[in-house]
Amino acid sequence: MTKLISLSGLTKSYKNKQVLSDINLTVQAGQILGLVGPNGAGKTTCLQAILGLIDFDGRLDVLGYNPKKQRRDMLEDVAYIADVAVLPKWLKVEQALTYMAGIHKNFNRKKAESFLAKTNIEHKVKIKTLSKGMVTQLHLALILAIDAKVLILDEPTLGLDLLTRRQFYRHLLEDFYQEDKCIIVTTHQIEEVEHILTDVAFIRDGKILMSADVDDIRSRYQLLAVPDKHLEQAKTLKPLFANPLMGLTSMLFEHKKKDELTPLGNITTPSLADIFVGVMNKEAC
Ligand SMILES: Nc1ncnc2c1ncn2[C@@H]1O[C@H](COP(=O)(O)OP(=O)(O)OP(=O)(O)O)[C@@H](O)[C@H]1O
Repeated sequence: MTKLISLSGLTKSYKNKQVLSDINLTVQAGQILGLVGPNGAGKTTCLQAILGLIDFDGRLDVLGYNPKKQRRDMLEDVAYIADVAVLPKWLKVEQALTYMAGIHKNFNRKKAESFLAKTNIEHKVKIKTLSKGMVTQLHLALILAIDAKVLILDEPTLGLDLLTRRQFYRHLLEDFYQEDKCIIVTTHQIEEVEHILTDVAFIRDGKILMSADVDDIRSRYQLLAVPDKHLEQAKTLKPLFANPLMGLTSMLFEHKKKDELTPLGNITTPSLADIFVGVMNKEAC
C-alpha cells in the first residue's frame, strides 16, 4: 500500500503546555482513519499540523510534501472540512461553484453540478435560504468534486440531525472514497462512523494510546454479558469496564481465552465505542 501521510515524533506545545507528545502515525492509500479521543485530547491540533496551519516539532510528510514549507502545493491534493453546515451565507450557490473553480485547480465543476442535480438545491439561490441539511449537501458537492488524494474531516457533522449525518457518511463512501485516497476523520459520535473506518487511533492528553486496523482491534477484545450469579467470578478476570443493565452486566475483556469466558456468560464482539471506553478506563487506572 502507498503511504500518503506519515507523522513521526510529532510534538506541539502552547507556552508551557505540551498538547501533542511524540505522535507516530501513518495513513496509507485506501485507509479511513478515525482519530478518536475525549475533549481536549489533541485531535484538532493534530489535523492542524497535517494541514500546515501550525508549527510543530517532529517530522510530518503529506503526499511527499512538508506541510509547513510546501502548503500551497500540498493543498492541491488535500481537501478539508471542519463543519459541513457552514458556508458564507451571502454567497449564491452558483457563486460558490465559481469560487471553488477559481481557487482549486483540481475542482471538477461538472461533478459538483451533477451531485447538486440529485438534490433540491437551485443554483440561483443564496446559501442563507438553504436548510442546514441542504448546506451540508452543497458543502459535500463542493468538496467531493475536488479530486483530492487526502480528505481531512474534523467533526464534520456537528449539529446535524441523524438522517443528515448518515447521508453525509454514505455520500462520502459512494462519491469520494477510492482505493488510492485516504480519509482522516475526528468525531465524538464513534458509533456513527465505525462501519466506515478501516483504522482507528485513540488519543488522549496528546498521546496515541492505540492505533491499529479496526478488525485487529475488535479481535483483541471481548464483550461478555454476565448474569449476577457469575459476577464475582467474572470480576476476578479484571474487566476493563463493567456496565450493569437489566439483570446482566456487560464486561469488556482484553485478550482472554474463550474457555475462560464462555462459562460466565454470552460473548459478543464489542463496538469501537465499547473498546474506546475500555481503553480510556484502563489508562486511567
Ligand atoms: N491556540 C491554542 N493556544 C493554546 N492552547 C491551545 C490552542 N489550541 C489548542 N490548545 C489546547 O490544546 C489541547 C488540545 O486541543 P484540541 O483542540 O486539539 O483538542 P481536541 O481533541 O480537538 O478537542 P475537542 O474534542 O474538544 O474538539 C487543549 O488543551 C487546548 O486547550
